[in-house]
Amino acid sequence: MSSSEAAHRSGFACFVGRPNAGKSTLMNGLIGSKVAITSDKPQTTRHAIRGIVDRTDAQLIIVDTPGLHRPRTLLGQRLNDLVHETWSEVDVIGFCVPADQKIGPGDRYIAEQLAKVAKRTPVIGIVTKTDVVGKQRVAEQLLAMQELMEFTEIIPVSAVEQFQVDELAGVLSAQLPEGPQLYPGGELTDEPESTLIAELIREAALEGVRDELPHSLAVTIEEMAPREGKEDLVDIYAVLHVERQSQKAIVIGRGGERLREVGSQAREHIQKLLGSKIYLDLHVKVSKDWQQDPKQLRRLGF
Ligand SMILES: Nc1nc2c(ncn2[C@@H]2O[C@H](COP(=O)(O)OP(=O)(O)OP(=O)(O)O)[C@@H](O)[C@H]2O)c(=O)[nH]1
Repeated sequence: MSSSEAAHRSGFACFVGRPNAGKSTLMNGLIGSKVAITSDKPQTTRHAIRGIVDRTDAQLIIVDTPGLHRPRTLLGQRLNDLVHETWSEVDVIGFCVPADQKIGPGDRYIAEQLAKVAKRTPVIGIVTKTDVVGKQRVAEQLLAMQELMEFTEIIPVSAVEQFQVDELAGVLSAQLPEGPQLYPGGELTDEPESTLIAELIREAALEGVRDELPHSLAVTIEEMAPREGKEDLVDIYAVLHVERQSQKAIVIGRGGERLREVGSQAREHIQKLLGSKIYLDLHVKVSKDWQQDPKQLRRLGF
């Protein structure tokens, strides 16, 4: 086969890395549309939201996995199982390490897990956030990465400045098997809209809340339908589940002020996603110890 007739490739990729490594931001940069959730707080990404990168030479389907943590609760265990399952199913894994932080136990834990679970999957080492450090530091981090584990390739990127993001798409694509487009062009995500909407509400509800809420907050969409006689307006009824009464008070805020803010911020994002006006009804409910209860976990989609 001549090199000018390189075959089309298609397949799956996912990103790993310690909390805050920049995975979600990088995925958004690759896909060019906001489908995963970014937050200053660790471990906000829960669902396997997929985005698709269509190139002339390849279709790269990105699976977003939750953060890997040392499991302490049943939810933590489920999340880790989900991560391991994803790793064994994808064609290539991108391992993100931020340029501005030393490689530490968190990174080594992931490297160990990868060696155990994903022995045959190629892993690309990605030094993220190169815009926040100097060239010298990037070079040091690239060298340190070589000690961490055996990577198929190592590449520095900045999602914020779109530095080498296209190159990364090429490097990942090169690891995919030959094959046609798996999803018809133009389709950015195959995640149901309700999951995306629940994530947008969750993201808004976590904004500015510092304590342990990230692990204690889940969102379900109870009902979503165009209003009768007013087809350009969509009614959405969502429930925010917390574990304790005290957390309910935090989410609602004094006089309901915080919840109103959460509602208006989420509404703005959802309207963008759906391209139509929405009415958003938010209800906060105490679902006791949902992280420990298998029945509740299933109901909340874990
Ligand atoms: N300056 C800079 N900041 C970045 C870049 N990429 C991500 N960030 C910031 O780093 C923080 C974490 O980014 P995320 O994309 O949420 O990280 P993550 O790895 O998905 O985090 P978890 O969901 O907690 O696992 C956010 O505040 C981002 O804005 C980058 O290329 N440059």
